[in-house]
Amino acid sequence: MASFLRRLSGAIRPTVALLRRAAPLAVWVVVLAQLLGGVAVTAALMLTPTVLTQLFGAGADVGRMSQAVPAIALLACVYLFRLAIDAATAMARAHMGPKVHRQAEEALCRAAAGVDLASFDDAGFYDQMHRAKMRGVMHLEGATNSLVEALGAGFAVVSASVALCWLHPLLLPILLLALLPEGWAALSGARTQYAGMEKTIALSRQLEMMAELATERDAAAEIRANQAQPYVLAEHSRCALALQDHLIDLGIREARAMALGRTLSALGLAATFAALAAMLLGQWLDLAVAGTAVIAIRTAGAALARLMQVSHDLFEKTLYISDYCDFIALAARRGQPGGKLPAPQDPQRIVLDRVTFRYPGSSGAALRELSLAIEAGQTIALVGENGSGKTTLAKVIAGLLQPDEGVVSWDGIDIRQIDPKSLADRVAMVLQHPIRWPRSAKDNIRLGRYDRADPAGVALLAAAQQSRATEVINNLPKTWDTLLSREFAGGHDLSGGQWQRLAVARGLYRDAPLVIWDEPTAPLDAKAEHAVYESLRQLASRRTVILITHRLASVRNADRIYFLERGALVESGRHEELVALGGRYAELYELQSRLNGLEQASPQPAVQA
Ligand SMILES: Nc1ncnc2c1ncn2[C@@H]1O[C@H](COP(=O)(O)OP(=O)(O)OP(=O)(O)O)[C@@H](O)[C@H]1O
Repeated sequence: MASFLRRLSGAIRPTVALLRRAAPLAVWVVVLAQLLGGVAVTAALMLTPTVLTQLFGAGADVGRMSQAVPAIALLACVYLFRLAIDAATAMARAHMGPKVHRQAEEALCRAAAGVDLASFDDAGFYDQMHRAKMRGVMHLEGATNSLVEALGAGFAVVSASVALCWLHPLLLPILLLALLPEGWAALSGARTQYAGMEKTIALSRQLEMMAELATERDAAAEIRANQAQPYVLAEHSRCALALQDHLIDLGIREARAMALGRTLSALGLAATFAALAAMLLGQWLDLAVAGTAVIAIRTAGAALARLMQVSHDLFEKTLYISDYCDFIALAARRGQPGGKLPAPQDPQRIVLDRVTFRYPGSSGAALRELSLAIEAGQTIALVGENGSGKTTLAKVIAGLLQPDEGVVSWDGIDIRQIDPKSLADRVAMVLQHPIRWPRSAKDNIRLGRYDRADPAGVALLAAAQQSRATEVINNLPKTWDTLLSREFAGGHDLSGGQWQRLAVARGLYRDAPLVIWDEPTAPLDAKAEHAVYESLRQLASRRTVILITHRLASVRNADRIYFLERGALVESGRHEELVALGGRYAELYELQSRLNGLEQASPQPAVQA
């Protein structure tokens, strides 16, 4: 019971805090309205014996009945007042849900946007964020409705109790006799749900994952190509059956508790009526008061049942709400680390000194004791086999990931002392799997630096031309304004290579002193690849460029090539030096040359130093 109440208050407190922030006026209106509604219930019950006595006192008498008119009119006013209060509550409630939803979602997005990149590689963190997003927000909104209901029901119970006390003090224990079994039954039902909740959530999540696979666009092609539909359907059905059986079991146990509670409640009610009859016979009560007491007991009983029902609903939401709150607190602790110093405007020298990095939860290091120096204006190439650490290294250089050991410094300043926002401002990254923004083609490029002043769109056009994205855009139904998402009406999708051209244009539009290109041309055709390297060549004359690629022919002119193996730097130098060294780079270059016939055929465009 204590843990039930603790959990309940754990859900109520954050919901109330959010409500007060999101819709303070509506909260006051609801509280006041429910309070006045309670007063109206008490007043109506207090007036009832007078009305009953005057109407049915001792046979029908027109004169005495007309005496009852003022009391009846007053009673009617109380009911009208109650109607007005209900209308005010409904209007205030109409504000609460959507406002709470918006605030909760905004807080979640703000929290997620503020956490460091490494947290997204932490499965536990990611999972928690997903739960908070999928269910926390929805249940917070639902909890506001439950709270309003609970408040109204609570006031109704108290009002009926006050009226009963006023009618006769002995009626209050009689009321308890009628209500306690019903309350016990509802609590025991909630406890049953609580006991099974962890399992319900685990099974629901598995089921959701399978349902997503079956219905999401991203997975649709591969599932069909691999003829994996029977597997997906069988897994979905397995999860659904397990959840169904579990819910049936819970429902049956809850129904048993409810049946017992209802039986006890009926016995309580019988005892109540017996007690009332005894009081009547003993002339402790007159008939009108006894009749009113029956109405009050039924009113309180119905309100208590409602209170128990909404407490039960609230309780079901507690796990999700505490998940949400835990995530917001965790995200606040995982803010992007960094100091307050501004990053150098145009960094002249970036140095890594014995840097080691491990992904959260990974036993092995992705980068091991790695040291290198990059001078302004240089073009650096990071090469190596899959998983050797190239992307990780680029992210560490850019300050997106913080090393576990060693130091990364920009112009002699440890980047841990630099404001992360200012650091990010100096970097443009075109990643292997760029975001496919479900926005217009124009926004897809402008999002490289959305606050860049470019009113006439000159820089926008230049970036699109350099990356040959204009060829893609000009063929779209609404050119620059075409919505690039098939998931919305009127939207249009692009091929992988076309998306990549937009990503390259986005990187060019960002126009930062340090440019990181992570396999920017992998899905591009030869012409587009040539265009990208052309623009890279132009950029390289004014920028520091870090290029990650598997096509060694593209890096022959780089100022320095770093060859990575299992997170360690094994070779470095210019292309000719590495070929002469006859090591891992030379071996890979030789292999690629033979495969592609590079030495004989016309050479691929290469980045100029
Ligand atoms: N998010 C992650 N969580 C845990 N380990 C990761 C994560 N990302 C990468 N790794 C691991 O870190 C190592 C380096 O990965 P990284 O992506 O830096 O390699 P890469 O050289 O860029 O590979 P590729 O050429 O395939 O793009 C790999 O062993 C990889 O499995």
